[in-house]
Amino acid sequence: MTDTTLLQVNGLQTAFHTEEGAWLAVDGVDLQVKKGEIIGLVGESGSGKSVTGFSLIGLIDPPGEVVGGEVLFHGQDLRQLSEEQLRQLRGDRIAMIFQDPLMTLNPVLKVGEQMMEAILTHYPETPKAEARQRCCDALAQVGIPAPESRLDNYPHEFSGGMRQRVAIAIAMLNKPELIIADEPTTALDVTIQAQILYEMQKLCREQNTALIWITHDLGVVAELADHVAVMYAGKIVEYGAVQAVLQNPIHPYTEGLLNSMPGSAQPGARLQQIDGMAPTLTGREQGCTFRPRCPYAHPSCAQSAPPVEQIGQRQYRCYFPLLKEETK
Ligand SMILES: Nc1ncnc2c1ncn2[C@@H]1O[C@H](COP(=O)(O)OP(=O)(O)OP(=O)(O)O)[C@@H](O)[C@H]1O
Repeated sequence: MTDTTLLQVNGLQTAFHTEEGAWLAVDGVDLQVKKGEIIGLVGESGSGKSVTGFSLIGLIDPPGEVVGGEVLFHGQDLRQLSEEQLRQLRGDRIAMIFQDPLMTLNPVLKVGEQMMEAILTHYPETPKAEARQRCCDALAQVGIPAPESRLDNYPHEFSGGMRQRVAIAIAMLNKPELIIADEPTTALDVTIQAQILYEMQKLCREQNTALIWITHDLGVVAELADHVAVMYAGKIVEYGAVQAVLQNPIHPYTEGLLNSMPGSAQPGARLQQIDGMAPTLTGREQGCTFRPRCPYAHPSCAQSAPPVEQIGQRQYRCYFPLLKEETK
């Protein structure tokens, strides 16, 4: 861990308990986030992205449970903190933005009241006028017109895109060091999505806030992130700088995701899909879990799960990586 490391995740495991036993939705995730860094966590539905994000800040409820690993924030293991200590951290030094802004916003309170509460819960000595001004500035920062009067509106008086901006403004209020954002723009139309991505990136850069952006969309990652972690069946199967990974994927799964991106095919050509379905929690293969869908699979891939390999800054889990001259 270096002095620029904000978050260091080692071997994180999160299980869901069922009558048939415990199944690992997150299966040994390692991740390092530096101060101010933007990381895209990408993968198909069910790969374990959200469960990873929620596990980092102690938001996993039964039947789920974090069963292994460390989540070191400034070197302190968040898994060792009490619920009260975690609550102190959340909404202050670490913030979460959810896909549905109504998970953040209380429908029966005016937006201004909720924003004031977000400040005063953590900093009760803040003078009211100063807190209100900060709320106003935060709304203006995320592009909400006439912020002063909007503080007196209820969440239902905002459009979906504006509501998500309010949720982002609340997340940014106390200038967190880390934001975990779980697909916050997925439900929005592409123009609004692009604006919000641009604003988030700008705010994070200005405030040196690190961001883990969970998404199923590599296009979003390309726009926003410095590094990308590609997740499949509970594991990070490839990690590296965005440009490098998108231009020269090493893992066949990353290559498949890239080939299935709209715009990756020639005009008139059919989009390539990754064959087969992502495995369910209870239906994972032995050995490499991507093997049944992998065009390069070899019988030996069934023997054991590929360990993490490293070339330069790139990490991957594959016995037959797609190593071109540029990546060697
Ligand atoms: N409360 C729960 N009970 C049982 N299994 C769960 C629960 N929540 C998540 N899972 C399982 O954990 C696995 C990972 O889910 P997760 O929501 O993290 O995926 P994801 O990659 O974020 O997908 P999506 O993009 O659809 O949100 C899935 O197989 C899911 O069915």
